Amino acid sequence: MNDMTLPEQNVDSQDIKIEACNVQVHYGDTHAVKDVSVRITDKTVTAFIGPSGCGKSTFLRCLNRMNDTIQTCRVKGEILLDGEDIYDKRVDPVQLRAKVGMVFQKPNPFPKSIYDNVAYGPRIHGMFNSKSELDDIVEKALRRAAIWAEVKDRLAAPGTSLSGGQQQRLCIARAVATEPEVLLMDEPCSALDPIATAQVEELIDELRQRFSVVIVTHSMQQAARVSQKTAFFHLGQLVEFGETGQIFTNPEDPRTESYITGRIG
Ligand SMILES: Nc1ncnc2c1ncn2[C@@H]1O[C@H](COP(=O)(O)OP(=O)(O)OP(=O)(O)O)[C@@H](O)[C@H]1O
Repeated sequence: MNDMTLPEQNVDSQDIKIEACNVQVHYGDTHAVKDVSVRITDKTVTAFIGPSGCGKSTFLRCLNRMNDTIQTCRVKGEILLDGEDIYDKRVDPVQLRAKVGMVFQKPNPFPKSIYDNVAYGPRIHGMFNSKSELDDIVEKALRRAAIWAEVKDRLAAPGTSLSGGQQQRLCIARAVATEPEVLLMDEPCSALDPIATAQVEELIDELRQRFSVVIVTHSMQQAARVSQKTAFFHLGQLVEFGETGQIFTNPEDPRTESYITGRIG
């Protein structure tokens, strides 16, 4: 196992899964995330909302070190997963991303079969001992992503042969196949029609029974429907963070109120 594995007793049962402290992100001279501190709880859907360019996606990508792949990007501050610094030199980003999975805005299945898309992570991480165990993992992930019934008779077909909504659920299956503890979703429904959106939202609600979900969304209706906690970002700052109901009905900061009432953004 990797360095990130912690003994059970170290896990705070008050369920703080991720703790970010004073996170700053720069792309060259652009200061995209300014001193953001937040606690993400386990088995909760947390929505990141805010006007375009306010740093939501950048901050989301810090949570599984996806920004490592952007050359100009510098991340400062501390991000702890179960109390462990994910930016510690000993942490392997590939192992980290198995624990903190990600689903992107545009469905991005690999140019492989439906089966191989889902089997990809378990293969990299050696999560099975036999073909039948791998078959079980693939089936379980596809069931969890609510797409098994639609693909079970065509597992050898290319992932790209599915509809957009199906591809997004396939990508969710791929992300959950490695048994992540946190799932990051960056506008996962923006390329989907209302029916596929409803399916993915239903799925998000089911997924949070098992782990923590963090979703960036431009849709305040979606944030209100799927999340229990909401973080409002503005100009790189985290302006307000709290219970979703409170943020939408009784925000404390005038900037949050302006955004949710449509005056900024
Ligand atoms: N790869 C990059 N290189 C340089 N600057 C970037 C990069 N990605 C984002 N930025 C800049 O960082 C700031 C925050 O962008 P980010 O994409 O995080 O915002 P966002 O709130 O997710 O926006 P949107 O809602 O439009 O997706 C913006 O000023 C953006 O131009």
